[in-house]
Amino acid sequence: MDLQQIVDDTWNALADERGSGTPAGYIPALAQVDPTKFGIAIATRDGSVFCAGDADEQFSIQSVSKVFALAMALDREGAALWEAVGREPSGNPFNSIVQLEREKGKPRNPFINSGAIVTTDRFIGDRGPDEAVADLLSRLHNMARDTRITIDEDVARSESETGARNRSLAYFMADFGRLLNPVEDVLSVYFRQCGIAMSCRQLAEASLFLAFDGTDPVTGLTMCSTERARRINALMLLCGHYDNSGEFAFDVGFPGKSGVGGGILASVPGRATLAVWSPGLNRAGTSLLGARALAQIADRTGWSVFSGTFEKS
Ligand SMILES: NC(=O)CC[C@H](N)C(=O)O
Repeated sequence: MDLQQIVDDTWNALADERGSGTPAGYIPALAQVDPTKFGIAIATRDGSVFCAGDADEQFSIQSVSKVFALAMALDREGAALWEAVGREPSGNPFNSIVQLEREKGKPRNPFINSGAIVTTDRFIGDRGPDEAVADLLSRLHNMARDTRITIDEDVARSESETGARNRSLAYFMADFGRLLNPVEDVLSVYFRQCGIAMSCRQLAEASLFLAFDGTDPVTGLTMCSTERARRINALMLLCGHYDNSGEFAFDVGFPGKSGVGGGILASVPGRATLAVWSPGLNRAGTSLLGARALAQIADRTGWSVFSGTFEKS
């Protein structure tokens, strides 16, 4: 299978639709990004990366960071993390507060904002916020073999300055005794993790552990156990796109995680990781063109977690 051809064909098929969807406006720094950007990258077991378009330009990964934070929080806390956060789809928008009151401050899953804030709290553990951020960043550097991955402090500040909704969620959970660290410490890590800037290439490379049983086949670094990698993929499939997760699973057929910066990270277990970026979003905050690109790649490759017959790459 010629993956470079597939990536090029997909990019070309959608190029005229660059700029479709609505970029996130509620984080002012994200509204500055050129909406016509469009990148695709596929990373495979042997270290090859197949790219098209703006695949080497860094963007704000936003909620895609929740996948890395989850893997690292599980590493620190083990299964005890599941006492703090659930594993069910929420069926609600990512920043919804309604379920939280009914469910006594325990978020449905680690990918909605409330769940990610709790997960980040456990990832911080008994360290200071800066130490936790440095740990996350250094893990990404090692997994992607690229120290150019940084935190865009302007985006993090911009989100913090306009972060009333996330503050509400965090203080609400703190009232239920759900956070171990001071709310502002947790949010300072959460906003910085959302402000991590990575390219499609870096994202696909850093997340190979998801597709290869927890261990990056290129660096040999283990992010998590085989069992945990499977479970993170399960959560991505069911909750990775909030109230749009069903549509994504239906159209694409493998686990993914979206971010309001317009990035989507996806994994095809045993095959590859994929990253796409186009800033225009659908109503649920998933990149419109990005999701369409992944659906086309799924079609062209035959990759799906629901197929027993897909061709070996
Ligand atoms: N879906 C997202 O990417 C949301 C992340 C964003 N930083 C927020 O908290 O609102």
